[in-house]
Amino acid sequence: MIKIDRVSKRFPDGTAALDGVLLDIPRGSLFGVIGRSGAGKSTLLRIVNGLEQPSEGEVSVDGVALSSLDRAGLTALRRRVGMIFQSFGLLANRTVAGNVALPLELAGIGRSERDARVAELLDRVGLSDKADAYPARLSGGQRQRVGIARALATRPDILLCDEATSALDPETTRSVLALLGELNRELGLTIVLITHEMSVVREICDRVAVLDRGRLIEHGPVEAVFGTTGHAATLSLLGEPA
Ligand SMILES: Nc1ncnc2c1ncn2[C@@H]1O[C@H](COP(=O)(O)OP(=O)(O)OP(=O)(O)O)[C@@H](O)[C@H]1O
Repeated sequence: MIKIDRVSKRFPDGTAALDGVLLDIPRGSLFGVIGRSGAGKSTLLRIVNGLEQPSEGEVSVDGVALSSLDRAGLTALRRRVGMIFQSFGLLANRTVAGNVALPLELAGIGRSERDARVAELLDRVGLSDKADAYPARLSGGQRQRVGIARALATRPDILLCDEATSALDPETTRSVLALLGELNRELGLTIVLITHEMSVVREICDRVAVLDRGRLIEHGPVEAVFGTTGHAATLSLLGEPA
């Protein structure tokens, strides 16, 4: 579904963030990308949603190369690719419902359809009773649920998660991951999750790619990459016992 074809990225200051990354992310997968800080994970996600262009190589979604898209094509792509962040990115002056409604307003959806969709999304993430609350009054886990509801507003089929649970305690992390797993199974959402935490990948991902200094070290089913037969290089890279 998402094909990352020999993608390299060099920034104008000379930093080589990605080097020849070749990866296929199948439809319906819950795909982890793991690596140390600075490995190139965020850069890879930004290239997948068209926020950043590769210096070399190409990303395509369902066979359509992102470089071939015009402005309208990129806007359409961003509607089918939702994104959530470590810092949640909620607007403090909007209620929970107002935050979730924002992408629908930008897409020109009328009031009654918007209200119905927001109610459905808040129900989906278990926050119906917080519709009128402001983000400052929510816990971290609740804020991330709002972020997820907002990301799903335009009915994307891909969800990109940038360290989505890194700011949360272990129990809240588990409940947010459980919600992502549910969305993957029930909506067939393809999820790409970047993290520096092996435990997050073990908990929900079916496949994983390991990045180190911009290079893809290995990828495959989680049990093969992390399992008892897993590669010592990955385990030592991530500093965790086998
Ligand atoms: N706009 C930029 N200009 C120059 N260098 C950049 C830019 N964005 C990222 N980099 C560099 O590219 C490399 C990869 O960064 P990236 O943020 O993709 O890594 P990461 O694996 O997501 O790290 P982290 O887990 O710390 O977010 C780093 O060396 C970073 O300093």
